[in-house]
Amino acid sequence: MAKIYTDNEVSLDPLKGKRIAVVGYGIQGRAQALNLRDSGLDVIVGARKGSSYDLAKREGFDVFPIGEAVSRADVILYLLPDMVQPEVWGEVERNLRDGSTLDFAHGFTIHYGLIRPKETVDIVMVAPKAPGAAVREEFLRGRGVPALVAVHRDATGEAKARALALAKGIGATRAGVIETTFKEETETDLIGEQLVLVGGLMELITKGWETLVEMGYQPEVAYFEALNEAKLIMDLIWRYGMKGMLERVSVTARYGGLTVGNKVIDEEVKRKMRTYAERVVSGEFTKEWLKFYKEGNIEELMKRIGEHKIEETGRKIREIIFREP
Ligand SMILES: NC(=O)c1ccc[n+]([C@@H]2O[C@H](COP(=O)([O-])OP(=O)(O)OC[C@H]3O[C@@H](n4cnc5c(N)ncnc54)[C@H](O)[C@@H]3O)[C@@H](O)[C@H]2O)c1
Ligand SMILES: CC(C)(O)[C@@H](O)C(=O)O
Ligand SMILES: [Mg+2]
Ligand SMILES: [Mg+2]
Repeated sequence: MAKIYTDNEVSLDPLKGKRIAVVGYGIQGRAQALNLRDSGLDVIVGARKGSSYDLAKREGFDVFPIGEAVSRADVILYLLPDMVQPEVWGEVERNLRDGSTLDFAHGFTIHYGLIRPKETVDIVMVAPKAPGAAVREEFLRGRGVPALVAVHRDATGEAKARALALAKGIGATRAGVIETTFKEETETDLIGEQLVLVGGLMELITKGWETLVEMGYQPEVAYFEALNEAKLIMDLIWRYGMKGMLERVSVTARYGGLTVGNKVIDEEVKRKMRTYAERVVSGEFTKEWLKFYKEGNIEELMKRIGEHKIEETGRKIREIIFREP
């Protein structure tokens, strides 16, 4: 079994007296910066002028242009979008002090060789296995989300201790931290989000909803069934495991689920999963994404799902479910 680091075996000491610059105050940057500061660490933010810069200022950080933040820090969390990291790298590299630690939340740009930091800095990763919102929300509840840590290069002799300390500072050791490699994190993260977390879930729910609506059932009833309750069933799986979930639904649901689910999500689907997973490992997905990033428009792709009827139904229902009391 993998070694899982928990809170009481990891110390924040390797970061004491060090200044941490969080570069990019977005989905991960904001959550990690706030958690690290609440953990008592010295955190500044590097951001370009704009809404993230203003938000970081409003939330009480000293905010600097990216290059200046890097030059003032010992530990740099490089939390710009993966495709933006190579574009801004020149400004970071020019300001990176020897003996500093460069930390990523995903191994993408290092693993695929899109940026190549100089030999005199540590290259580490603390990759939360969660969306940024959960990184912050769980921390505020006194819990954390799991994370993976990895050391790609140890220039200081302290790289792993600093990475683990960062993981503790964001609250991840409260939930468990596993050591990995940049390769394993990058590939599993991309495969997981494509097949299961983002792509798979979205399509499973949407196609289930479409099936019900095409059979003439009310869209709102289909939404409760295929989307809203999916979260509640997932909570049971999350908390109690597959068998524990089965024990908490009716015997009829148990029988139907066990005998029909694997006929729909069958070996053919699994074969396709493997095909797309292999495209990640071979680098083909990354090649396609780099080309699309230059030539395509992600907003256009978002339109297909944004304009889907399930979203129209969902907006009405969410207004009721999430209205302020
Ligand atoms: N989003 C998540 O929940 C999540 C989860 C795990 C890991 N990650 C990883 O975290 C890293 C950051 O991703 P994110 O989703 O938090 O990013 P994001 O899309 O929230 O953007 C981060 C920040 O980058 C800034 N930015 C964008 N383009 C810029 C440019 N050209 N120059 C300067 N600043 C620019 C934005 O203003 C924003 O503040 C990535 O490596 C990603 O894979 C993200
Ligand atoms: C939150 C995810 C999907 O786990 C992350 O990997 C991302 O890329 O945003
Ligand atoms: Mg990802
Ligand atoms: Mg992920």
